[in-house]
Amino acid sequence: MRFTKMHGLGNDYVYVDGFSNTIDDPAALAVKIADRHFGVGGDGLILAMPAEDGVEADARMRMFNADGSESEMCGNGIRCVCKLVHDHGLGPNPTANPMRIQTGNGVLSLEYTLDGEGQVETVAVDMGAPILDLPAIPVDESKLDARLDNAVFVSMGNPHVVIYIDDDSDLVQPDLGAELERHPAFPNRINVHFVRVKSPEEVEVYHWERGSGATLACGTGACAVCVAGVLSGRTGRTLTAHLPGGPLKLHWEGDEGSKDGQVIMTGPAVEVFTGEWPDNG
Ligand SMILES: N[C@@H](CCC[C@H](N)C(=O)O)C(=O)O
Repeated sequence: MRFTKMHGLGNDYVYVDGFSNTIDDPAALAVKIADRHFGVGGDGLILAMPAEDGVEADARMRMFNADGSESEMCGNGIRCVCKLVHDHGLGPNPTANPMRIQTGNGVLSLEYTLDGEGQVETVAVDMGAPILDLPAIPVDESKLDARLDNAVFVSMGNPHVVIYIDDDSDLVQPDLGAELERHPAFPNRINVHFVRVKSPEEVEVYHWERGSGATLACGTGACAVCVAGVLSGRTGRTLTAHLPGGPLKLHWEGDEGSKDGQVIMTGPAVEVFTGEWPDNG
């Protein structure tokens, strides 16, 4: 089975063409193939495949974290799926621009620019409107404790908690990230983001992702950080998030006070290499 290793700002996944390969047990394959010592190595596995029957889209993305858990969405991943579909000519409509990709958070629209060789370079994704209703994220309010007093909860189809580091304590907090990922207030676990505000337009972020641990970038997480910044009055609707792997551009559409606009995320998609895995499972 051929695979393509790709990344968005260092958030790296093994991508498989699900238009021509059938993967019996993608969760088990994710655990094996994402292993950085015994596999290809990555933050997980992403399949680019045909949209489900009756869904109008050019492709569908399914994403699996390194521990095999499936997530509804992946911001860096969907930019790379767009590049994979376009550059490798997958599916019925590989040059569609905008391209529509089915995800666990509905069909999203992506617009891309090409480099000098005609390959996808930068992708702007309409990530949809954030979900802020606690039970829908889901967050069990009755189980929150003092550690989460100033946290902001946002779903971009997948669940996020944003924690602001307003003093000079460390931004890089893997132990707390791992603990909060499995906190009882989060029935589906959660992605954790530690944020330091640099200015109303710029933040620095450290991510602890559900199912993959520390990553160099989290696109849905950066969208949640943009939304949380507006809700908490710390940052504006247009934001550059400096992630460990590089900067990502975010914009939450809407007038002041509006909470139902779309979040637009713009960033790079990069192919690193292709290879062959011995089997499909
Ligand atoms: N890195 C991703 C998010 C991947 C899924 C996440 N770990 C989850 O379980 O929800 C991104 O770029 O959004």
